[in-house]
Amino acid sequence: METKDFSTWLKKMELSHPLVIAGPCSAETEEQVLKIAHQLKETDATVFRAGVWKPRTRPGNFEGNGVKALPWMAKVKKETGMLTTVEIANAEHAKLALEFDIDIIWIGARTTVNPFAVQEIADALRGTDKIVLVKNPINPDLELWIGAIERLHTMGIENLGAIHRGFSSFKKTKYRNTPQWQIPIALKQRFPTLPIINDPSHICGERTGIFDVCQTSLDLKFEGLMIETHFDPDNAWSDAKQQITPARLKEITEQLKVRKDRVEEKDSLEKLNNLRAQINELDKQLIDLLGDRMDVVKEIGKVKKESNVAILQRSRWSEVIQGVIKEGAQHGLSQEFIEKIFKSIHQESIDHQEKIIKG
Ligand SMILES: O=C(O)C(=O)C[C@]1(C(=O)O)C=C[C@@H](O)C=C1
Repeated sequence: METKDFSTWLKKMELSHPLVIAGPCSAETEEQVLKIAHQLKETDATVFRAGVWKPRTRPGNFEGNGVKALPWMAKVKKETGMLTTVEIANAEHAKLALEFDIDIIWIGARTTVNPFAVQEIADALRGTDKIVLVKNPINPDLELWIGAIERLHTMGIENLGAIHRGFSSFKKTKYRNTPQWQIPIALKQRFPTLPIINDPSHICGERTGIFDVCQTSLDLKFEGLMIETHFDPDNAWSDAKQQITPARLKEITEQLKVRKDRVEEKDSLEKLNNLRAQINELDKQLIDLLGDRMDVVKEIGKVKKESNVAILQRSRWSEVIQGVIKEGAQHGLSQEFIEKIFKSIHQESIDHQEKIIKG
C-alpha cells in the first residue's frame, strides 16, 4: 500500500490551488444548505460539506437531520455543480450515502477510533469508486489512523485520503484539538501520495487562528482544507464559534500562500546548501554530545549498582530539568521543547542504567 498512487482522484480535479471543502457544520434546513452553497460558488470551494449525522460529545445537542438532509445535498450538486461530502459513522450511513450519490464520504474522528465500526463501513462501501476520506482518530494514534485506511483499501477502495482535525488532549491548550503536526507528517512519510486535507475549524474551535492553521498546513504540503462555513455563524445550530462566512473564506484563501516544493533560484540554492552543511555538522556534534552524556550516565549506573541505589532520582532530575529550561530560554527555546527533548533523554538514561543494573 505504501507505494500506491492515491492522488489520482485529486489530480483528476485539475485544480490550480489546494482543494477547498467548505460548508456548514450541520445541514440545518434545505434553505440554509442551498443559501450557503450558492454563496460558496464565489469562493475556491470545489466540494460542499454538511453534517447530516452529528456525533456530539454530550447529549441534548442537535444531532443532525439524518437521511432527510441527503436530498438537499443532491440539490446543491444540481444547482451549483459542486461535489458533495458528508460524514458517516456506521454501515447504514454508508449505504445511504451511496444511495444518494454523495461524491465524497468521510469517516469521522470518533468512528476512526473503533476498528469494528470502520470494518463494517469498509464492508458496506466495498469496491466503491467514491472518494473516502478518513479523519484522524481523536487520540494521537497513527497506527489506528493507518489501520482504518488499510481496512478501506483492503475492500477495493482506491480513491482514498485523510483529514487531519487535531487530537483531543486533557491538558488545556489554545486549540480545541491540538494539531500535533508530527502525526500527519509521519502519515505522509509512510504514504507519500495519500492526499491529506487539513480541518482548521476543529483544530481551532473558534474563528481566530483558522488562517494560521491553514497556512501551516499548506507550508507542510497538505493537499487541501476543509473549513466550516455558514452565512450566519453565530446562530449556527452546532459549532457556532468555529464557523466562518463564505466571504471570510474567500479572504482567507486569497491571502494564503502556496509555496513551491523546493528552492530553484541559483543564489538561494547555494545559500540553502551552505546552511544545510552547517546543520549536518551541528547534528553530528549533537549526537557526539549525547553519546558522551550517555557514557557518563552509564558510569553513574555502575555506581548505583555497587551501592544498590534506585535508578530514578526525582530531585536530581528536577534540578537537571530546571537548569536546562533556564539555559534553553536564553537561546529562545521554549520550555515545552526542552521538556520534550529531556524527557526522551531521561528515558534513554533509565534504559541504559536498567541494562547495567540487571546485567
Ligand atoms: O543523576 C543520576 O542519578 C543519573 O543517573 C543521571 C540522570 C540523567 O540522565 O541526568 C538519569 C536518571 C536519574 O533519574 C537522574 C538523572
